Amino acid sequence: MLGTRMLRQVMGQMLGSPACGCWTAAPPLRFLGTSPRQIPADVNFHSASFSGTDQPRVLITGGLGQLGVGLANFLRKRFGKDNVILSDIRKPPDHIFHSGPFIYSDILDYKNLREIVVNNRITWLFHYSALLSAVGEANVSLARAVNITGLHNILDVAAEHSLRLFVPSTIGAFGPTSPRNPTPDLCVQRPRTIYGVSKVHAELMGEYYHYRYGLDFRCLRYPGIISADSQPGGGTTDYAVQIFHDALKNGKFECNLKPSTRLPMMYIDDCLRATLEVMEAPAESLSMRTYNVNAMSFTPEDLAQEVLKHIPEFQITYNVDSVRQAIADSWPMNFDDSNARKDWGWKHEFDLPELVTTMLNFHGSDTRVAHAN
Ligand SMILES: NC(=O)c1ccc[n+]([C@@H]2O[C@H](COP(=O)([O-])OP(=O)(O)OC[C@H]3O[C@@H](n4cnc5c(N)ncnc54)[C@H](O)[C@@H]3O)[C@@H](O)[C@H]2O)c1
Ligand SMILES: C[C@@H](O)[C@H](N)C(=O)O
Repeated sequence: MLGTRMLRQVMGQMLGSPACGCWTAAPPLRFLGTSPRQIPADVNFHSASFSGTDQPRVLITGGLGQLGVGLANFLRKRFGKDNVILSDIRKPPDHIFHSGPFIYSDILDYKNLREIVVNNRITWLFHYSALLSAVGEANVSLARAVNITGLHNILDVAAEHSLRLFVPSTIGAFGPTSPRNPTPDLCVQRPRTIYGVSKVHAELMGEYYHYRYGLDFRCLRYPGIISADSQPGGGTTDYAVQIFHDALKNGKFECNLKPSTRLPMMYIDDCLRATLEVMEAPAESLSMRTYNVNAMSFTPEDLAQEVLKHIPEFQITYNVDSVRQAIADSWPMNFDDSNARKDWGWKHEFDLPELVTTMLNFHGSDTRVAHAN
């Protein structure tokens, strides 16, 4: 009986008075009775929200991966070096450590996260920590911890401190029963990887926190991202990064996907610009909180043809990795990002020819420097 009464009380707090049938937005942690972070109901929640005139104070988690350093450089140009803190659990190389603020942050440690947010007066959080698709399948329990438990910590700290929160999702949030050509924003999402499952969970939890507690959650489903200045991090689309390193170094590349595997892709500059644009978009322009964004779609065969235009002696061979191939075969081939284009004016700049020229120029200058030394 007591249990039922308590449950009714809690549900009453959550859902507002049954008489008015209204849905009250309450601070999130007050009633998370089973949370390790039990916060008294009368606690004063911080109001560190970003006012239009200030620069945001930014934290990037998982910042030493493929995308985080580029994001930090990009945001520092906009908001100032000291307003953007890069964090990770790995030790940064010297040039990154000296390029701007860096701190240790383990997203599985809630107290550590909260300390960082409070001490640095963080107002915007870009949550990049994750295990990607292929490494996730090789270590499901770690992927579950980092991608799901870690996300819960991020959502709670963001809600508790009124942060604007960006979480990237992925083409991997779709599965074999989703429409693949093209894949719209709203359709069946039944991914078959722990990575995909964790990203669908992130989309749904972020949207739930938004509608339930007013968390300013923003999410883009990235395609495979191709960046010149970082090493691939265990993803299925990584062949499209590695090919440039190998083409210039050895004149040949062994691809782990079949020649006809079509996947949506984007150059890093477009990805970073999309990320900032959605974060800066006025709330009223966002008809959704999770958007597909896209630039191009190609197969390994298409990419090799384009590389051949620059390096006529280039050779590609295929040695298919069955795990990665099964993942790729369940993902979108083309991504419908018309809602992003309509709502907040998304427009990509790099198609396949510009992508290949840019990547080869970048690595080519590196390779030439290395050969000269
Ligand atoms: N790279 C892509 O093509 C792509 C495409 C779609 C979505 N995304 C998403 O963008 C984000 C960044 O991707 P990426 O390619 O840079 O990934 P990455 O694998 O290269 O980097 C992830 C980082 O997370 C860190 N990390 C792992 N466990 C952690 C923990 N407990 N606490 C803090 N950090 C931890 C790792 O040290 C690593 O530096 C991810 O969320 C990913 O899902 C990436
Ligand atoms: C697409 C994406 O999320 C990542 N690059 C992966 O392949 O896992």
